[in-house]
Amino acid sequence: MLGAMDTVLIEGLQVDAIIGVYEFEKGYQQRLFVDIELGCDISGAAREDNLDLTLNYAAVSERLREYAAASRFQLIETLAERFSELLQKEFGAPWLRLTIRKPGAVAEARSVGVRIERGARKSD
Ligand SMILES: Nc1nc2c(c(=O)[nH]1)N=C([C@H](O)[C@@H](O)CO)CN2
Repeated sequence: MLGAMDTVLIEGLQVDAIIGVYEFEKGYQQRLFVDIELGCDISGAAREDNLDLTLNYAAVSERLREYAAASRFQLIETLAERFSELLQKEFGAPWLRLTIRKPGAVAEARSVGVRIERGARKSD
């Protein structure tokens, strides 16, 4: 099969960041949960059984946690967009869907968040 678009997944990744609109949110880190789907043709990696030929979800997770820990934004929209740019530039993801949840932000909701989709999913 040529140009398949498979998905590498990360679900419920915990990242800590200073994030929020209100003054009281600017003095401490809050925990966010991130789900990511990364478009990737995994067939070469599977054929060769070689991690270098796919997206390394451990490396992606570590990089996003590191980026979030050093960040300081008001909106989770901004963090989502920055994550997306990082994933495209540093990991070459041609397509991604990313969800950030901020549990506890609305007491009456289990969690609130944003979801973005960027890039193009190749059709085979
Ligand atoms: N769409 C958004 N709405 C809100 C955000 C946000 O980042 N995106 N942030 C806040 C506050 O920081 C809130 O989380 C504090 O409880 C409110 N609405």
